[in-house]
Amino acid sequence: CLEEYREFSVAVVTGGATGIGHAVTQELLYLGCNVVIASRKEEQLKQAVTELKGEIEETSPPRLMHVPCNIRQELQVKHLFEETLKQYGKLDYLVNNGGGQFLCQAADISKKGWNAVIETNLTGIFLMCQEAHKQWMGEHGGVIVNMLMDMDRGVPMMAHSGAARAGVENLTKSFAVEWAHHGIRVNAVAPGNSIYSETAAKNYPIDVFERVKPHLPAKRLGTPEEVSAAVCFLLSPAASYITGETVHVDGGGRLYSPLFWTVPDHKMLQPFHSNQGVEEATKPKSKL
Ligand SMILES: CCCCCCCCCCC/C=C/C(=O)SCCNC(=O)CCNC(=O)[C@H](O)C(C)(C)COP(=O)(O)OP(=O)(O)OC[C@H]1O[C@@H](n2cnc3c(N)ncnc32)[C@H](O)[C@@H]1OP(=O)(O)O
Ligand SMILES: NC(=O)C1=CN([C@@H]2O[C@H](COP(=O)(O)OP(=O)(O)OC[C@H]3O[C@@H](n4cnc5c(N)ncnc54)[C@H](OP(=O)(O)O)[C@@H]3O)[C@@H](O)[C@H]2O)C=CC1
Repeated sequence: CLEEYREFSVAVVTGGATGIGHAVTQELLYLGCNVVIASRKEEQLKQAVTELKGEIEETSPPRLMHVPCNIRQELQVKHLFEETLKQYGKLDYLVNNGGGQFLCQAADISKKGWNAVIETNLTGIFLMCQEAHKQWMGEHGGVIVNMLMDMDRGVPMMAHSGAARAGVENLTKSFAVEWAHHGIRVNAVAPGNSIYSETAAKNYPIDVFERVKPHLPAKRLGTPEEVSAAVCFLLSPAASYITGETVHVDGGGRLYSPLFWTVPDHKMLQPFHSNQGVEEATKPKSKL
């Protein structure tokens, strides 16, 4: 059954030029799929296409193409799927990998910054899934994988992104149920905060990956290829009975690593005492 997966399938991978997305693109090409990579920086996309084309046979149409697309922009998302269908006439797989955030304490996140992260990591994924459904998968089926993060305990210093990814995890479940009868499976992959690539690292003013490393059960960082393996498994017919699920690729980090936030010593969360509680509770606190 893997033949059907390998030959002539068509995948759209956002953020497919760098880091995890690059590894997914490379693996899908190796498996025989046609791949469309999409993100904002066209030069970066072109460079990845040139590099990856060197690893595959020349065909017409070429098995790898790029479409510049900011997933926050509805019209660009629409254009991405139109171009994919014009070139290949079908769409089997969608990997919503493009995204990111900046380090900032929650109290200091500006509304503009909040909106930028939510639009990228939640609304963008929603628009991508909805348009894939509308233009192709609603009628023909398909498989979607959404990229999350390690967010189950909250994400201090990245609260905006944690909120967005938790939203995507829930969307993943809703789509999995609503679209099952269209033959669509929808799953998610949650990488630990530990998947090293040069492009991921350069987004941060400090060496976040060096800070994370000693606290991982694996005692090493993860590779983009290790995340890609989970994505490609979920896309494949080997995962035909898996939908609405999240696969964690974190070397056990979510079970063991501390949150990278130190709570200062304080006495601000006082215990409840019953005497004090009764008196306090009966005192009028407000006129409302
Ligand atoms: C000390 C604690 C140690 C903690 C260790 C924690 C461990 C963390 C491990 C990390 C794991 C890795 C996770 C990854 O996800 S790696 C992938 C990273 N890749 C990216 O993040 C790339 C994509 N990111 C972005 O494009 C941007 O971050 C953004 C999502 C915000 C979108 O940017 P866009 O270009 O569209 O928007 P702007 O640049 O115009 O910004 C809009 C407003 O957002 C605010 N902003 C943006 N950057 C920052 C910043 N660095 N600090 C504070 N605020 C920021 C700001 O309000 C912008 O508006 P203005 O420019 O007008 O001010
Ligand atoms: N590395 C890690 O440890 C972890 C990564 N993740 C997530 O995995 C995904 C891949 O990250 P990774 O490969 O590590 O890092 P990278 O920074 O290499 O990849 C992020 C990719 O997303 C693209 N992107 C960002 N914003 C948009 C947008 N608005 N529209 C389209 N594409 C966009 C970027 O391209 P461009 O700038 O050209 O648009 C880039 O190719 C991200 O969602 C990331 O947050 C989650 C947890 C941990």
